[in-house]
Parts: sequence; structure tokens; C-alpha cells
Amino acid sequence: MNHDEDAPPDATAPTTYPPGSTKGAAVLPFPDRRTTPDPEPGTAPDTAADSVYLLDTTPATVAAVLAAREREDPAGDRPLMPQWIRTKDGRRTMARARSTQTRRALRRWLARQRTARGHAAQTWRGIRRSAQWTAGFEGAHVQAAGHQAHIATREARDLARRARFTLLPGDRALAQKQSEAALAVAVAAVAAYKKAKSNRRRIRFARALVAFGIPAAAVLTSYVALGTAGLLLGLGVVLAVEAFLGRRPDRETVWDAEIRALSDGDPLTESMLDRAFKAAKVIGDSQRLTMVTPCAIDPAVPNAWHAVIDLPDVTVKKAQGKVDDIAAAMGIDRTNLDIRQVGSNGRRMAIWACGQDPFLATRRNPLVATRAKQVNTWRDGFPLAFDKRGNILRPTLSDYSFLFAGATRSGKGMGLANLLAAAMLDPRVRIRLFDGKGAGEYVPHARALATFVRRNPKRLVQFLRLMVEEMNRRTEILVEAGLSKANEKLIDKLGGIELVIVDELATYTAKNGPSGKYAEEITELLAQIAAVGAAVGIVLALATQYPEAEIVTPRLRGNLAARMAMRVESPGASNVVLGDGMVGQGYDASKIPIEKTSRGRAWLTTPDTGVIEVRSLFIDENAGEILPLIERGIELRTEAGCLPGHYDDPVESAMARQTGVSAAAGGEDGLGSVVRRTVLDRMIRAIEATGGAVISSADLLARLAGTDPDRYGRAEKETDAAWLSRAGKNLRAELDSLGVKLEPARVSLPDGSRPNGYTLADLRAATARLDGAA
Ligand SMILES: Nc1ncnc2c1ncn2[C@@H]1O[C@H](COP(=O)(O)OP(=O)(O)OP(=O)(O)O)[C@@H](O)[C@H]1O
Repeated sequence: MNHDEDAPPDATAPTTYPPGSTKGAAVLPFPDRRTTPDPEPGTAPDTAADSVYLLDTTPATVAAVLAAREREDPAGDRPLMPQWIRTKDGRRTMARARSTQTRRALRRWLARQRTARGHAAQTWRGIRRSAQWTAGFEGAHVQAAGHQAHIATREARDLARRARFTLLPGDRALAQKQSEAALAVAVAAVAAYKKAKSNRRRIRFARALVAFGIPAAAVLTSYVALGTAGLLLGLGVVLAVEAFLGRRPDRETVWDAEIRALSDGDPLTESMLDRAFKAAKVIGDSQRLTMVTPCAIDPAVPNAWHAVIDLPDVTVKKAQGKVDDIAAAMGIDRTNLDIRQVGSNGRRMAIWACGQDPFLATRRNPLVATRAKQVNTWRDGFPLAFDKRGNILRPTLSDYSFLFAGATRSGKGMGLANLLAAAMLDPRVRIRLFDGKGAGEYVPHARALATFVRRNPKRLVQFLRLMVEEMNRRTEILVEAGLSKANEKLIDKLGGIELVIVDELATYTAKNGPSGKYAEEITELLAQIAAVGAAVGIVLALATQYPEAEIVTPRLRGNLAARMAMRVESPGASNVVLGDGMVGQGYDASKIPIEKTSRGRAWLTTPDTGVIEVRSLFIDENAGEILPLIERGIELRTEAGCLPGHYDDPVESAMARQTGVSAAAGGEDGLGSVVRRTVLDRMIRAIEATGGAVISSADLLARLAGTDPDRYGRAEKETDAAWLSRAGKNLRAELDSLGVKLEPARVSLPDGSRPNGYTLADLRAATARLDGAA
């Protein structure tokens, strides 16, 4: 469209355009937009506003438009009506559109007449409903009264006969008395029957008067008043009213026992179960389910039912395989149905069904809700999730390692949060957390964490090597005790429960990532620990947003016996977590809906439960619900003498020996940004502080004295030579303890002197050698 962009919207000044110019005909002609009009000079529209609406600029049309503009506009609708509608072409187009619409409406109406929504059907339904209303329910009373009267009469007749044939005077008197009483009852029953009948007649008559009498009278009156036209008019009105009464088609389906659905609020019944199992082809048409217990309401979950049934010559396994079809036949989703085997004969099953999604509810972690004081994670486990029946699952820390996997915002962090919450309340658990995401999520926990390191793959490798040694040490203790697995009594002797949490595994095990060189070793060490660690009290809990075979290798996955798959991006990713071929069996975490209300939903597999659908328990971290648990964790550890950073933790002590820095309680800054600060680092910093590349021994020792006065400070009255010799010896000893061979050599200082000292290059090379050896 060629709107004249330059024209002011309210321009009213007449404008003339040269012949051949398209400016005056700013809008292409309608209906034929392909032909550009060629207005004659002087016949162009006189306002820019016209140029917007005018589609056909032939002289006749322009004249029509001008005439239309001059017409009155009593309804005030002109601003809403394009001018072209007021032209001849416009009217023709509108008429065409209207006739098309009318034709279509007529066709729709005709098509509708053949259905239950047709007007004839509607009217007939209305008449039928009027007749049903007239008949009412009084018939049932009459029938009941008739039945009573019938029985009472028969009884009275029998008693009268017995009284007649009773010969003993005493008995006869009694029998006559009974006969009279029965007769009175029969008379009353007959009277009641007659009354019910007349009552019915009266009510029906009144209703018939309303339903049929009044319409008939109306038709008759209009006939008398207006003749045949009146008759037709009256009939039309009456039929229209009946059509109105019958406008909604009958919903016989609602009353059809075959179409009952739990999701519509219908109760679970034996016949519904029978029908669903037949429809799913679990049992044949001639077979029947046997109810062991009747269908009963499950009070734990709203709108839920349960029952125990015996299957005829079919295994529960077969029914479990058809759970989708059974659920569909009951009018619910598979999530709302749970089938479990009961006993060992393979044919008895407990069925649980719920009319609504059982995972819509958010359940709070009971440790938070009840303000628990202490937890025994070894014996009682930790509350992690709830199943569809509302049971809380509490895996123990005594049997297996864990994997939490899921796309971003799927709730895997909540899985770890539940684990951490319980671990806080068990002082025997040494929590070692390696945060691969590196955000501040776990900083509030730091004081209770035996190890806390953020994004440091090298540190993880060093730590895992130590853990494998620790695992071997613990295994020896078990061997000496003649046990294959640690028990609760032995836990303290072994050194507590080691819980190693790695959040965002991909940071550490991605071969193409920045820490690729450590990836293989980390994966191998994790797999070794996961394989046997739990038996000696070393448990892993790994979380990842990228469940790919490269990040979680099949061997590693195989050793992590408890795995929780939150929503993932693809069926392949789901199989990486749950196991190959699980999608084919219906366990597909990529089908968990992407909704806020689905966060925390997951497929959980453990050796105790098999694969089940769950939702993790909720801890509101925004509301700081975890903070009291952390405080309690610190209290418990203080009481037990194992507050991180305040006792001799063999693992962190060994790490400190190796690396020169401890990560207990998140290291010096408590933020998990564990930075190595060996004497080598301090020497490098000292040289950097001079701004040069070399430093003399005297200058270096003086600077070291600033950060470590005990070792390098000058004693009172100590001569320069004595201090230099003593501090130099201390420095050599410290370097030796690090395993670094580094002697001072002659260096050239900027002032031209050549004292003994160190070069930056030598120190950096020594650091690199140390890192390589670590
Ligand atoms: N079981 C649950 N019940 C209710 N809400 C939940 C549940 N699990 C998680 N959520 C909600 O989902 C949000 C995201 O959860 P979470 O941080 O655990 O996901 P994530 O997968 O770790 O995300 P990211 O990858 O971004 O770290 C939480 O803030 C919480 O509000």
C-alpha cells in the first residue's frame, strides 16, 4: 500500500496531483488491486484522509464518495466505516459477502437438522421431557403402596382362614384377634394405596394442565381469534417453547455404568475394575476378578481408592505391563494408578487408583516441618521423596550411592537439599561437598561441611585419590573384624560416614571441558568408590544437568545404585540415568511435563523400590528453611567434637599436607574458593610485590616475616647475619617439607648488586613441578 507518509493526518487542504502520479490514489483500487488508477487532473480526492480509504478513484466513484461524505451521519458511525463501503462497489461487495454467509448458515442449519441438535429432535425432546415431568415420580409411591396393600391383604386372608380353622377356644380367640389386627392393617394399606393413586392422579392432572393444557388453550385461543394464521402462530410458539426445553441433548452417557471414570469423581467399583481389566485385555471376556477386599477410600490422598484383588490365571506382572491401558479404561492417567503384587503367588495384587494427579501436591520435608533435632541416616535413612500413595521414601546412607539428574530447574538441587538437610542432623556424617556450579548456593552450609570446594577439578582428583586410600584402609578394618559390610557399631571406629557430594558432575567429568585432563581419572575414581564405598561408610551423591554417557559413564551409573531422574531433555538422557532400555518399558523421564507444578517429579530407582514415580520433598530455600537445620548441624558437631576446622580431620589434614591448604568449612574464607597458599606462592607474591623478576634473600625473608613472623621474624637483639641464617634455614625446611628443591642463587638486582636470591621464573617452574606431581 502506498500510504502518503508525508501527509499530516488531519490535512484538509485540497491537493492536486499530476497525471500519472500514484500519490492521489494512495490505496490501490478494490477489488482489483493490480490495476493502478490513473486519475484525471482535478478529479483527485481533496483530502489526505480520503486518500487512505478511497480504493477506486474513477470519477464516478470519487463523486459517490464526496456525495456520501456530505450525507448525514445520525448514528455517528462514520469514523468506524471505511468510505469505500458507502460506494456502489462497496455495497455490492458487502451484499456478496452477506449472501455467502447466509448460504453457509443455511447449509450449517440443514446439516444440523439431521443430528440430535436438529430443531425437530430438539422439539421432540422437549415434548418428551414435558411428558416425563408430568408423569413425575409419584408412580413409585403408588407401586410401593400397592405392594404393601397386596401383602397386607394376603396376610389378613391367611390369618382369617387360620382363625376359622382353629378349634381350641384359647387359640381361636388369639387367632381371631390377630386376624382382626391384620384386617385393620390391610384396610389401612388399601386406603393408603388408593390415596397414593388419587394423589398421583391429582398431581399429574395439575402438571398436565401446565405442560399441555395451557399450550393447548393458547393455540385454541389464537385459532379462534385469528383463524388459520392464529393456529399456525400458536403452534409455532408452543413448538418453539418445547424446542427450548429440549435444547440440550440427553446425556445418557452420564448414567451409563460402562463409561464411569475415576477422574469424573466416580467411585472405584468392582464392575469398573472388571471392565477396565477386560478392556486392557489383561483378562478375557469370560473371566472375572475376585475381590479379596472391597474397594475402599484411601484416606491419605484425596479422591483415592484401593482394593486387593485376585487375578484369574494371569500374573500381576502382566497387569503391570498393561498399566497404561488399565488406567485409560478407568478414565485416569497412568500416574494415578499403582499396581503392586501382594504375597508370593503372583496373582494377588493391591491396586490403588486416584481420580486426580497425586503429584500435584507439594509435600514439605518432615525434618523442616517438625523441626527434628537429630537423625540417624545410617539406620532410618533420610526423607527424600514421596510416592503416589503419599508414602515418604527414606533411603539409608548405609547401602548405596546416589545420582540426581535432570534438566535445569527440574528440581535436582532439591534432591540434594533433602539429603543435605538430613546429613546436617547426623553428626557422624562428614559432608564433603564439591560444587561444580560455583554459585553461592552452598555457602550458608559451609561451616558444617567437612570439605567445601567450589569449581576445582584438580582438588577433586586429589581428594578422590585420598578417598580411595581411605576406602582401602576401612576395608582392612572390616577384614580384621571379619565382616563384609560395616554396621552401625563399627561406624565410629571406621571414622564416621563419609558423604561425598558432587554437584554438577559435568564440570569434572566432561572430557572436552576445561578440566578434561582430569575427567577420566575422576570418573574412574568415582566409579571405584561408588562400587564398594557404601559398604565401608563412604557414600557418593552426584548431581548433573547433563545426563550423557560421556558425563555419567555406564560403569559409573551401574555403581550408583540409587538414581533419580527428574525431567530430562530426551528419552536417551532418561536411559542414561535409569538404564538402557528403560524408556521402552515406559520409564521415560523426558515425558515429565515442563510445568512449574511438575518440579521435583522424577523416576526413582533403588535396589529397595525398583523403578517408581516420585516427587521430591520440598524445602523452601527462599524462606531460609534450611538455615535452622544448618545451625543445628553446627551445634551437634560442636557437641560431638567434630566441627569442621576445629578438629583433626584425617582427610582434610592429609589434603592440607599435600596442597598446603585445607578446605574444611570452605577453607579460610568459608566460600569454598580454596586457594593454595604454600610458601612458594608467598615467595612468588613477594617478588611480584617488588615489581621485578628477582628478589634478594634478605628482601624475601623480610617480606615473609610480615606474613609469618613466628618463622621468619627477627628476634630481639638478633644480628642481621644470625637472623638471615636462621630464617634462611626455616625457609629451606619449609620448601623441603613441600618436596621442593630450591637453593638461592646469585641474582642481578636493578641497582647492579648481585646478592643471593631467587628468580620469578625458578619459582614458577617449581610450582608447575609441584602441581604436576600432585
Ligand atoms: N519437590 C518439589 N516441590 C515443589 N517445588 C519444587 C520441588 N523441587 C523443586 N521445586 C522448585 O523448583 C525450583 C528449582 O529447583 P532446583 O533448584 O532444585 O532445580 P535445579 O534442577 O537444581 O535447577 P538448576 O539446574 O537451575 O540448579 C525450586 O526453587 C523450587 O521452588
